Amino acid sequence: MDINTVNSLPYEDFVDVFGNVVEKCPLITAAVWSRRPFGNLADLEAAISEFIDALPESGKEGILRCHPDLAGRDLRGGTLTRESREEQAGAGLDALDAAEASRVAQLNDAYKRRFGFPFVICARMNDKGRILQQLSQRCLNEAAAERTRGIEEVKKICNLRLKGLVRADPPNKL
Ligand SMILES: NC(=O)N[C@H]1NC(=O)NC1=O
Repeated sequence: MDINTVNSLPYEDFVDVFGNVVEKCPLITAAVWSRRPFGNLADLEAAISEFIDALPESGKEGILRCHPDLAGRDLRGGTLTRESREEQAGAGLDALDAAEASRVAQLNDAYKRRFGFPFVICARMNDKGRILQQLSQRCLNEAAAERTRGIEEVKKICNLRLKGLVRADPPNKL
């Protein structure tokens, strides 16, 4: 889909197509529809980013809480969104051995107990070894730093999901 097509979408279709670029947060997509027309993909991404940045800290934590655990209950139960399932599988999180699975579960729980929101990382930019290492390291951070870091990761996930949906360059019609 090119940016002209994106700009021509009624809001129902826009939310259908882009509703999960921020995991389980179609409200963000529905809100930025009002910012059309977008000059390019970066404009659409910037509108999403600005919306997120304008939220109070509780809203940012809410976005993080919409994310499923990595290698967690939803992955085991087959209830992940398509995007999340593909991202987690790409990082090898659907094929952990028993020791890795129990380590991730233990660290995910410790992280959530400490911060009140889940550990979020862009799985497509990391492999399972790096994810495990980041999970144990980031458990030690302060809450404000982790909120900021988690939102940065949400934006990386969003960037890659958007790139999968919108052609970056205008189509060459000649
Ligand atoms: N918890 C968490 O990071 N989940 C997300 N990360 C990612 O790349 N896709 C997700 O669903």
